[in-house]
Parts: sequence; structure tokens; C-alpha cells
Amino acid sequence: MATVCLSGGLVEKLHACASAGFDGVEIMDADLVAAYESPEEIRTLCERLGLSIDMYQPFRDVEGVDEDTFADNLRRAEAKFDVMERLGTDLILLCSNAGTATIDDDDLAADQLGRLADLAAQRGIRIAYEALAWGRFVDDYRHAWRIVQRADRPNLGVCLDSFHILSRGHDPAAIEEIPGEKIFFLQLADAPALDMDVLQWSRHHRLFPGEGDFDLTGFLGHVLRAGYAGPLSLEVFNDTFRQTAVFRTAAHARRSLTWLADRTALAERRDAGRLLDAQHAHGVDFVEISGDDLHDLDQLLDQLGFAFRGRHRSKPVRLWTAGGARIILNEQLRLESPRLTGFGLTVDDAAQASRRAGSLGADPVYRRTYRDEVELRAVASPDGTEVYWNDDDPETGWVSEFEGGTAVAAFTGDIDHINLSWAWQDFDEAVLFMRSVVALDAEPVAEVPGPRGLVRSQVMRSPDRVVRLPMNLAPPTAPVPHRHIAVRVEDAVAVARAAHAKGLGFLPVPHNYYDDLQARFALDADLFETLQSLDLLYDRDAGGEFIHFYTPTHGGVFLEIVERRGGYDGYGAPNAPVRLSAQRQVSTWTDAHGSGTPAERT
Ligand SMILES: O=C(O)c1ccc(O)c(O)c1
Ligand SMILES: [Mg+2]
Repeated sequence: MATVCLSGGLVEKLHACASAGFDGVEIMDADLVAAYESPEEIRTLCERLGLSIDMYQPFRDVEGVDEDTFADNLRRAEAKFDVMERLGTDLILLCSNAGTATIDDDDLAADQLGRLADLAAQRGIRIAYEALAWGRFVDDYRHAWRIVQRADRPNLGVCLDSFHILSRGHDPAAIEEIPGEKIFFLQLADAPALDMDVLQWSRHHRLFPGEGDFDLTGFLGHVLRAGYAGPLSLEVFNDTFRQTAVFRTAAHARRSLTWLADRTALAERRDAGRLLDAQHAHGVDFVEISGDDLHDLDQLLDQLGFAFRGRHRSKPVRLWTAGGARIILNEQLRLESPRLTGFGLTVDDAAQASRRAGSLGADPVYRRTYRDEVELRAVASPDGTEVYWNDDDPETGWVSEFEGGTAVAAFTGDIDHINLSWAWQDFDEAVLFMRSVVALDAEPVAEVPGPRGLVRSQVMRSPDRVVRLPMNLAPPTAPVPHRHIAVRVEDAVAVARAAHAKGLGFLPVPHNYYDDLQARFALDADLFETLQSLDLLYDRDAGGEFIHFYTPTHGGVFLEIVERRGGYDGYGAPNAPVRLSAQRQVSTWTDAHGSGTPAERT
């Protein structure tokens, strides 16, 4: 772990690395310079914590300069070699010159690196030369390797950093042409696919492996096939991770490395460090809403046509269902306003899913259960939202613990998707959590316009696409992140009509939306009239059509009813701005006028 990834002072960072299970660190020059502890004290602390100091970094701007400047560079280097001796580490990272280089000449660069290496050799120090993506004359790892070959010193090798290579689109396959023992160090970082200045991208937007768009499994495969046997180190410059609690970020980073090592072990057919096979979810078992008083939600579910299936035998928990859509209302937690606090997934082997989650460092959740009740296996996601696994038929299993319900649902449904919003500091960790612990795949990041700006959104889904979790970034001002449950039905128009008849107020859709819909799709008159009269939304893609509507929000939750016609594969994203604006309209009106919705006014 590079200490630059974490928040706080050097001593805290080292404690956090050790407690997360790292066995070595790259110490950042800036972290040491700002520390009150001497290099000897840091060395002792690392020894006691069981951390090796695998590298000291970075040293900058050595090669491609005139002789006077180079002489000063050697003087600077000697001072850092002194510090390394006191720290007890023998490897230093040298970044390709991005600041002072004036002479573009590989022979000169090789000569200067060679002379630096000779100076280092007198102290038993090795140098790992890294091509920065924004280096002045050397910005490609293949170029750095050519210079290292030309210098031809035993204590001079390369440092490979996935960010510099993949951000520039350089083919990592040529890594296999470098002998493994000349790769002195490996730094791993993921990143979102952005089109921006590469230095800014690197310094602010790197992510832990599994959180971005880089193919790190493929990358690491090339490095291992080259014969590299040194540490796998994370070097992630990211403003969010520098602001979150240091122990938590270290644990999060460790999960990322465990996951990547496992994926690569699979790809490379190595068995070392292999996790249990992932359990792919094949359905949503239930979604749970918690709050102090959930009677408004009882009413909402009743109006939508859900069946009340009863109360739990031993807990203040109620169950509503419609076909395979099971919604639990839980009044055990003393939350002031309702929140979506958990969901269950069906898998082949729940015990294995939870053992694998444990190996990935996920926090187990304990729910009070009695001997004659079904054992619940769950873990807590980054913001505490609980994820359960079930490998039984729910109808004969946990559902039978609910008693006293009689009604039959007005329709059959299924959970189509669960929309989860996350606070800014939890989002990246949530992507990794869903990918690693919950074994979902990540779709590319999208941006949805809303009244408060563009909202970052990313869909996570099971390989068979049955379980879908669109995730988005909650506005920083929201007191509770809004989340919703989308229920798929055969006939959304019929469900809407019946719900209207039972007095359910929908989110009012602006007339302008329907004008625009007609302009885009030229719908037939009947369908158009139906949509408009019932406040329904519509979308179409190459595969089919989508009809949907949203209920009003209760605390932080609302429901969506969706109908997929043909092979429609989206989530009505083009309608999200209209939904967000309608929700804002309702809450603005409520804030200003106390209660009620515009729909109730008309
Ligand atoms: O942003 C930088 O300057 C920087 C420094 C050291 C590294 O290893 C690196 O990848 C980037
Ligand atoms: Mg680096």
C-alpha cells in the first residue's frame, strides 16, 4: 500500500495498513517530510506492525538535463539515500523527468541513470524507473525499459504503474518482453474512463481496482507472465479517499487487492490466495424498508394492490407481496423517516456466499432469530445497507414466519430493479462492494441530468441480468438518500388504474413531457391518451417499450411500477429528469405549503 492513498498522518496510516492486513508499504517522501517521527522511529514502528517498507518514493527530475543540473541531482539523491538507510529500505522510485528535462536524448538519459545507479550501488540501493504518463521526453513504459536496458546496471530496473500505461492506451502486452527480475516494482490503480488532462486525471481520479473501467485483471496477467514476483502495491491518488476515515479506506483498499488477486489467480490458473467461487444471484428475495412508523407505506402498498401477508411471529415486521415481489416493513429500527435499509438475494449456496464475503472483509450483520426460525446470512455494505443471501424457497422458508395475512395481490409482480443512491464518500466503495462481495458486474458510468445538476449513475447487475441495481450519487444536501424499488408487472396501465381508484396520488407529470414524447415517438392516439391521463411515463429502445410510473416519496423511499414490452433493456433513464423534477416540485410545494401534493390540489 502506498501511504499516499490514505488520510491522516504517517503513523496513523501505518497502523491502518497493518490492521487492514497489508504486509508492506511504499512510504511517500511527503508523508515522511511532514512527520515528527524520525526515520528510525518509523522503521521500528513498521517492524512492530509487521510491515515491510518495500519502497521509498518518489524521486523526480533526474535525467535529460545539463551537467550542472545533474550534479545537483546527485547531491539531492545522496540526501534521500541517507534517509532510506535510516528507514531500512533499499528501493527508490524514480519518476521520468516531467519538470527539468531539456535534452531529448536516450543515450544521455541512459548515461545519467547509469551514474545515479552507480552512486546508489555503493549503498546497496536499487532504483525503479517509472514512465509518468506526462513525462517530458519519456511517457511510455516501453521507452523507459529501452533506457534501462541501455544503462545496463544490475540495480536499475523499471516500476510499472497500471495508471500510466492504461490511461495512455499503451498496449500492456509488451510487458511480457521485460524479464520479471527487471520489473523492480508494480503499482496498481484503476480509474474511470475520462477524457481529460492525464496529470489531473491521475492526481484526483484514480480508484482502487474494481471501481473503474481499466482491465486490471488483463494487466496483472501480463505482469505475472513476465515472471514478476514482487509486491502488488496500490497507488491511488484520490481526493475522496484522502478525506475518509483512514482505517475504513485501508480496509476498503485491502478488499480491492484481495478481489483482484483472486480474479487473476483464476485467469492465470494459480491457486494461491484463491477465494471461494462467487455465488451469482439469480433473483431478488425481498427488499426491506425500515422506520419508526411505516403505516403510510402499508397504505401505499395496499393502494398499489400488494397483498398483506402478515406480521412476523417474533418481531415488529410486516410483509407485503405481489407474486415474487416481497417487501418487508421493519419497525425494529428507530429511524425517524422511512429508508430502504436492505435487500435479499437468492443464490445456490448462501453459506458459501457469506464465507466468501468474510474473506473479502465484509462486516457480518446479526439479526435476532430464534431456534425455529430460518438462519439469516447477511453483510453490511459501505453505508450499512444490508445484503442477505437465501438458498431456500422463500415461500416455504422465511415467509412462513409471517402470520395473519389473508389478502391476495391484485397482480403478479417481480422486483425489476432496486435503485440505490449513495453519499459521495460511499459511492466508489459501494461499486467495489457490489462487484466483489455481491458478485455483480458493473456497466459503464452514465450521467443523468436533474434539477440539481448531472447525477452520476452506474448499473450493477447479475450476469443473467435478473438482478439489477442502478446506483446513483445522492445530492450532498439530501438528509436521507432517496432510494426506490421498481416492481415489474404484466400490465402497468391496469395497476395504475386500480391504484388511482384506491386513491393513490401519483407524481404529476408535466404537459411538456407529453408534447416532447409525441414529438420523439409519434405514439398512437390511444396509448398517448392513456399515458397522459394516468401520469405514466414511456420509453422505447431497439428491443421494445417501457411504461412506468412513480409513487410519492415517504421519507427516503418510493416505489416504481414498470412494464417491459418486448426486450426493452433500460430503466427509463431519459425520463429520470422528469421524475427528479416532479419529486422536487412535490417537495418544494410541501415545504412551502405544509402538506399535500400538487395532484391533490387539482
Ligand atoms: O503524480 C505524481 O507525481 C506521481 C508520483 C509518483 C508515482 O508513482 C506516480 O505514479 C505519480
Ligand atoms: Mg506510480
